[in-house]
Amino acid sequence: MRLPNGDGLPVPAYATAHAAGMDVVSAEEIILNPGDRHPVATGFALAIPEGYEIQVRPRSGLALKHGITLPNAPGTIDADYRGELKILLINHGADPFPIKRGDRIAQLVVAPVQLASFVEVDMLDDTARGQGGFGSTGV
Ligand SMILES: O=c1ccn([C@H]2C[C@H](O)[C@@H](COP(=O)(O)OP(=O)(O)OP(=O)(O)O)O2)c(=O)[nH]1
Ligand SMILES: [Mg+2]
Repeated sequence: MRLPNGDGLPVPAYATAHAAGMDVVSAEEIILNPGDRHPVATGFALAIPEGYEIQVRPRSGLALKHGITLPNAPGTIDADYRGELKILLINHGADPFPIKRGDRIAQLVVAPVQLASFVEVDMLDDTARGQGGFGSTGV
């Protein structure tokens, strides 16, 4: 659903035929100073079908050239969220980064969600890995 601040903005869309992510644009004009975080408005709210989520991912060009990324990457958009889609950006670069209304700031990947529930038990089965982790198999 287009919100009043989304007037005139493009609906998120794939840039190429087999792109995984739909580019989403900013609905606001801001300058993100080095180290700053900001939930950037997109001007859209959505209802994702049950059984799916949207992952918000950084654009690699912005990350490489300007250090602009998402502190919560990948952001999680729940199927039952009805508020405005916001893109949480952070500037890890050395320079202030101006964002204009309509600039592509992130990409949205729709993904299936497998719901599960935990069952409490007293013992776990043995595996070759056991409790090894965090580099236990070597570098
Ligand atoms: O990058 C993001 C991340 C989240 N959201 C919205 C949609 C999502 O469904 C909701 C909650 O996100 P999340 O579960 O990541 O945040 P939380 O800190 O756990 O908040 P809550 O207690 O509301 O779930 O906020 C966004 O618009 N953009
Ligand atoms: Mg949550």
